[in-house]
Amino acid sequence: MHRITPHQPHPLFNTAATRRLEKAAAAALPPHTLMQRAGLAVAQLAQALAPHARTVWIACGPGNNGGDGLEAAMHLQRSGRKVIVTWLGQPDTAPADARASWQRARDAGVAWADAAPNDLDANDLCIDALLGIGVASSPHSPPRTPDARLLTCLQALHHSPAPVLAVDLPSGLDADTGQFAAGLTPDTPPHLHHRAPTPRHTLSLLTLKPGLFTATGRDAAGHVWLDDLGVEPGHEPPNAWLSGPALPAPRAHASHKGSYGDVAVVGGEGLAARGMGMAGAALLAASAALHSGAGRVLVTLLDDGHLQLDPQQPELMLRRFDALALEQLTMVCGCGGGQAIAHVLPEVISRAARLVLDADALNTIATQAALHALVVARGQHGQPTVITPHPLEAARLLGLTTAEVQADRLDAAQQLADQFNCVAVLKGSGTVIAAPDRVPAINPTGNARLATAGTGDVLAGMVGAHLAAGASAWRAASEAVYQHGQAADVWPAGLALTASALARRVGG
Ligand SMILES: NC(=O)C1=CN([C@@H]2O[C@H](COP(=O)(O)OP(=O)(O)OC[C@H]3O[C@@H](n4cnc5c(N)ncnc54)[C@H](O)[C@@H]3O)[C@@H](O)[C@H]2O)[C@@H](O)CC1
Ligand SMILES: Nc1ncnc2c1ncn2[C@@H]1O[C@H](COP(=O)(O)OP(=O)(O)O)[C@@H](O)[C@H]1O
Ligand SMILES: [K+]
Repeated sequence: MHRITPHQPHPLFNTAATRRLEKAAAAALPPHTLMQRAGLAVAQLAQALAPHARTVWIACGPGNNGGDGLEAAMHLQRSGRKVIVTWLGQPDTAPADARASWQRARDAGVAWADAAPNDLDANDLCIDALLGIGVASSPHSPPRTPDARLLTCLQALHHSPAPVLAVDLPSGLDADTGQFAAGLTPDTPPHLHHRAPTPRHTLSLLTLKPGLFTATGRDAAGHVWLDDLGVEPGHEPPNAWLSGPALPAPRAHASHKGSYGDVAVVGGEGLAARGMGMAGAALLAASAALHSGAGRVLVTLLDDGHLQLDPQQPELMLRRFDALALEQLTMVCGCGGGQAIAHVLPEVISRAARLVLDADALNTIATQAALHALVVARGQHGQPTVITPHPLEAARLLGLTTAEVQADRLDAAQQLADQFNCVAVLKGSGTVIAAPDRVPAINPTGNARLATAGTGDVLAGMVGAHLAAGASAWRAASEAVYQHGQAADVWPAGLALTASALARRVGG
C-alpha cells in the first residue's frame, strides 16, 4: 500500500478494466481472498491514519464495497477498537464474499447500529464502504433512486467531524468520470462552508481509477492511497495515465538563445476596437514563455500599434503581424485576441512552424469549419499543434454543453484530439491531455488558487516555450501543464497568486 503523490506517473484503469482484472485474479485465488486482502488493507490504513480513535464508525453498503468494510470491521474490532457498523445489506441477498465477511464481523463481536453515532469527534474515524465501482453509471441503465438509509449515511459521512477513509472510491463517485451519480452528489449546508474541512482519504483497491483525479474527484477523494491486493495488471492496458514530472532538460554550456527557439504571441485586442482592451492576456502569455526559458519572445498585439513597448518586460519584442516569419516561429495564438484574431488566424494556422491555440482563437475556430479543416491539415503535414481549451471553449469546439464536457472529461479531451488531429489540453481540476492514437493523461498538480484570470494565458505561453525548445506537442503540453500546476502547489502561503506573479515563477 502506498500514498499517491505527483512524483511519478501511475497507470489508471476504468471500471470495466478493473472488473476484468478482478475476475482474472479471483479465478486464480482461493474464494474470498481479494476481499480479505482489501479489508485488511483498509484496517491497516485506518489504524495508521487514526491511531488514537476511540470509535470507528463503518458505513457498509449492500454490495462488495460494503463487504470490504465488514472485513475491515472484523480486524479493527480484534485490535481493540470500539467498532460500530451500519450495514445496508441483508444476509440472504448479499453477494457471497460480502456475506462471508458479514459473518466474520459478527463473530468478532462488532456493534451494529442503524445510523452514525452522534458523539464522533475529530480523533475518531469514519469508514465509507457504502458504494464502490458498482455505482459507475452505464449510459444505458436508467438512473436509480437511492434509498433513504443510504442517503442518510452519505450525509453523515459528508458532515462528519471525524476524518473519513473511503474504501475504493468516495461513495457515489463514478470511477470513470469523477462525477457523482445522479442523486448522490454531496451537499454542503451553508453553515458548514466556513468550517475547516475534515481530512479525507481514499484507499483505491486493485487499481487506481481515473475518476479520483479529475472533475469533482480530487475534492471528493482527498489523499489517495493504492493497495493493488497483490494483483499485477498483466496484459490489461491502462485507460489513462496520471502524469509524472518533466524529464530534466539540462542546458549545454555551448548553447545560445537560438538553441531554445523563438516564441511569438499573437493576441491582445486593443481598447479602441470594441472598448475591451485585452493586451494583458498576450503579455502574460509572453511573460510565461520568457520565464519558461524561450530563447526570444516576440509579441504581436492586435491594437493597431497602440503599445510599442512593455516597460515592465523590456525583453519582449513587439512586432507587427506582417513582420513575423511565421514558418520559423512557435506561435501562441488567441490570448485576449477578441474578434481581431479572426483576421490573422488563417495565416497563422496554415504557416506557423509550431502552434498553440488558446482562448479566442478556439472560439473563432468553433464557428468556422474552414479553420477547423486547416487545423486538421496541420496534423497531416506533421506541424505540431496544441489546443488549450477550458471546458466552455471545449464545449463550443465540440458542439456540446459545458456540463456534457464535464460529465466525461477524458472522453471530451479525446474527442477534441481526434476531431482536431492535434494534442488537446482540457483545463480545469485534473487537466486532461489527449492526442490521437494515444492513451490520455490526467495531470496530478495544480489547485484552486489557479482559478484567477490570466492563468490560462500563462499556461499557453509555457506550452509555447516547451515547443520552441524542441519538445513534441505531447511532451510540451504535459510538461507545461505539470509545471504550471506545481508552481501553484508550492506557492508561498500568504502571497497572492496572480497570473503575472505565476508567469514570473514558472521557470522554477
Ligand atoms: N472489483 C475489484 O477489483 C474488487 C472489488 N472489491 C470491492 O467491491 C466493490 C465493487 O462491488 P460491487 O460490484 O458489489 O459494487 P458496490 O458495492 O460498489 O455497489 C453495488 C451495490 O450498490 C447498489 N447501488 C449501485 N448504485 C447505486 C445507486 N446509484 N443508488 C443506490 N444503490 C446503488 C447496488 O444495488 C449494489 O447492491 C469495489 O469497489 C471494491 O470495494 C474488493 O472486495 C476486492 C476487489
Ligand atoms: N480548481 C482548479 N484546480 C486546478 N486547476 C485550476 C483550477 N481552476 C483553474 N485552474 C487552472 O487555471 C488555468 C485557468 O485557465 P483559463 O480558464 O483559460 O483562464 P484565463 O482565460 O483567465 O487565463 C487552467 O490551467 C486551469 O486548469
Ligand atoms: K466507498
